Amino acid sequence: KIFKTVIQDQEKSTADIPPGSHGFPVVGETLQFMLSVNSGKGFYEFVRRRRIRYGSCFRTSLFGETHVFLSTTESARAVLNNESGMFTKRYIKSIAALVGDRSLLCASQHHHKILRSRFINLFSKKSTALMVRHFDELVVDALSGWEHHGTVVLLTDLLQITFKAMCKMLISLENEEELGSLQRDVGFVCEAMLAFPLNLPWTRFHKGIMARGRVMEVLEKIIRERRNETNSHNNNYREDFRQQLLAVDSDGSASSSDHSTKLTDAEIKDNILTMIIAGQDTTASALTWMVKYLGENQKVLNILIEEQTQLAKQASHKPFLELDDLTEMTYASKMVKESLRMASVVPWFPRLVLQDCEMEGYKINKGWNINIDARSIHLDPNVYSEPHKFNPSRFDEEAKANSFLAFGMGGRTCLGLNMAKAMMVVFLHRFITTYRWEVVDGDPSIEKWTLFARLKSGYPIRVSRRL
Ligand code: HEM
Repeated sequence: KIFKTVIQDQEKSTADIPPGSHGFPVVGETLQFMLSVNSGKGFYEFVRRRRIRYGSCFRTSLFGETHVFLSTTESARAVLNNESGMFTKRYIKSIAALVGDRSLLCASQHHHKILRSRFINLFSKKSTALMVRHFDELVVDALSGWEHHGTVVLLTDLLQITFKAMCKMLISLENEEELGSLQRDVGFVCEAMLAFPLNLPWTRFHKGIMARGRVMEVLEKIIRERRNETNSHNNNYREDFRQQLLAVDSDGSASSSDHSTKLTDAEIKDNILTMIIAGQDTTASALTWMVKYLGENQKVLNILIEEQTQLAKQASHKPFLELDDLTEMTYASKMVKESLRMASVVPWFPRLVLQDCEMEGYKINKGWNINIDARSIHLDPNVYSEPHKFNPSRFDEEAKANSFLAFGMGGRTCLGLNMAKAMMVVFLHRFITTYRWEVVDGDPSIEKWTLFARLKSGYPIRVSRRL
């Protein structure tokens, strides 16, 4: 049995604790983790090496706390679906300080439930359809100049496109100058997420905290302005997330009198920042990996070109793609799924153990951190045949249960998954039907200090128009 509650069964576990090393006193293996973060192989290398040495369940000590890593589909189901209620989400301290303790990512279990029930409506089919339209416009605009650029650093441009998309969707911010400074600050916040949480003037963490302060000021101003507009009825009604959040909070509607669901400004601000981070970096990184895999797999590219040029002809009378157009892009959708499996941009999902239990035959103590190692599951030959082969057609059939974890699973599943998949298909369509490309620097090194796996080179390419 993969998972066993111990306290509930009124028995003491006689199982061993998971194999692994606690490293040095106090710091544990934090230094080795930091060396990995700082290496060209990325911080997942720390986990990969231990997975090979100890197997599918091992323990380590990071930032003064015990962490257990698990990499089977059964443990993913038990922990992420959390039917036992014995696990809650928890990020390392630096992340909570940077996104804010009212963020969906860091809120307590009870608080998270309230927040999620409020935010889930914002990710309706209507919002996704609106996003497809806006995102397509942004992509068409950005791509229109690429052939004059000489070299395009793909990741840099994609980060800009996805940042604009998030800001348009969340707060209707389109002013280039304001977007530029906000993007820089959000970048500092992201860079500080894996830093040691030491708030001294010269530290990376301090730089992130200062940037968070500036982002909060901008969001505060934006919320105030919108509230004034709404109160003076002088609003050209804009249907962004902020409007929907404020509408419930200030217009005296049903939920406004319900204090358990009313959002405070602090909750709105923390979660707008959270969604910018959750949506920008992940999507841009995933898109960059997708183009890399595509460039390395000519056969896949040929099938895709055939599908997409056909659809481009059908949609040529419309200026922009619509959500319905994407449903016909079946091979492109599998391509997106396969890219997400191979890239595993969010490599593992952290949870806190609330009660002693046994997992995979090992004793797990209350208070330990447990991490579901999605990347290892995605690359497990017992789960996916020939896992290192890029093969979108493997998704002709349904993946094995609990094996596709790119967006997580259970009560903390990615809220933006449909939007993210739609954005990836839209980009794929425009990119493939507009350009051929050659890679300028294929260095596979991973960027340091990033929370989501991304290529250090930014994947520079040179493009030419496909006639
Ligand atoms: C390719 C792009 C994306 C990937 C790979 C991705 C992946 C993930 C994963 C794995 C989680 C769950 C982590 C866990 O269980 O610990 C998550 C959560 C989340 N994602 Fe995404 N995401 C992407 C895009 C987006 C977008 C576009 C948005 C929306 C704007 C978004 C918003 C969120 C939010 C709000 C959460 C927290 C949900 C909660 O805790 O209840 N994500 N994402």
